[in-house]
Amino acid sequence: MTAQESALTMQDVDKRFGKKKVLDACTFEVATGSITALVGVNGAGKSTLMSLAVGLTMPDHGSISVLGSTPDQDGICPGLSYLAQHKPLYPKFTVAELLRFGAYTNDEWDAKYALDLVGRAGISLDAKAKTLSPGQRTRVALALALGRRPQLLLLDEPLADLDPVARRSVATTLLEDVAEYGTTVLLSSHIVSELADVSDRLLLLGGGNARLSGPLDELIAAHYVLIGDGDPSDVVGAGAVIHTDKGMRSNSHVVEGVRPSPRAGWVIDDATLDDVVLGHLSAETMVAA
Ligand SMILES: Nc1ncnc2c1ncn2[C@@H]1O[C@H](COP(=O)(O)OP(=O)(O)OP(=O)(O)O)[C@@H](O)[C@H]1O
Repeated sequence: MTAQESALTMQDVDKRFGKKKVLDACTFEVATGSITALVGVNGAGKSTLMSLAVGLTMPDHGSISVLGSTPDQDGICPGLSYLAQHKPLYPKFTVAELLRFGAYTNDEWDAKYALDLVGRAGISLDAKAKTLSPGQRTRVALALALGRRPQLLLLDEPLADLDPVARRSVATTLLEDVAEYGTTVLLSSHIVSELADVSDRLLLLGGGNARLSGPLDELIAAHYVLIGDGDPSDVVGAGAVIHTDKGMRSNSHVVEGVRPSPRAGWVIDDATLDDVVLGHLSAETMVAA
């Protein structure tokens, strides 16, 4: 990808906290105009990766480019919005005051859009931040993040506190924003079943690096499911068994590789996004255990 094609690039990034190496020569690109889902097991380094992109923490080694600039600790890069996992909001401010604060502190601010996003969530402008439910906090924080009209939006677990209807509504907002303004979105999530509704690309972190990165359809097509009770290595050829679910009569293997021709005693099925993500995450958990 060229610099224009990638809104966020990390190259050989190492990040260590004490003895723990969280990112290890981590290299990936986030395609401009994409909604990229960032997934990984607990502690994989998703929040760390976002903190590095924002400049809240510095890499030990390697390079990071955000919208063509290198993040530093002098303030958030212009064009970037970041919604942290705990959705910080001044507790004593009303929603109206938070929106005014957004207008006051940002050179670029779309007041009508931010107000509309809060209205769509059915949240009163008079409500104090401390009285909002976690889901409502997310909706207000998202309105503040999008009101900046960012080119790149980093969302750390935006779906976690939302009910299914609110999740759908947030997904629609993000899709509309990307379609209308070309915003690039990187969002971390543990809600694997809904990733396909929200995103078009996947970045799966494992072992401190990008284990999988690319368009969802290409990643799914690069995997298949093999069901049978024999030894899968007889069938997979150069492919790799990522994960095996043991059943009573047969085992189900998620395989990364070229789908083989039909074999007696085996069922060969298309993989789903759930198979791919859960297969890789399960493999990761087993390595960590
Ligand atoms: N400031 C810090 N000081 C020490 N260790 C840290 C710090 N920030 C993160 N870590 C450690 O780095 C590892 C990765 O943490 P991080 O929060 O990035 O993971 P995550 O993938 O976002 O996890 P989760 O899905 O649970 O939110 C964890 O082991 C965490 O304890």
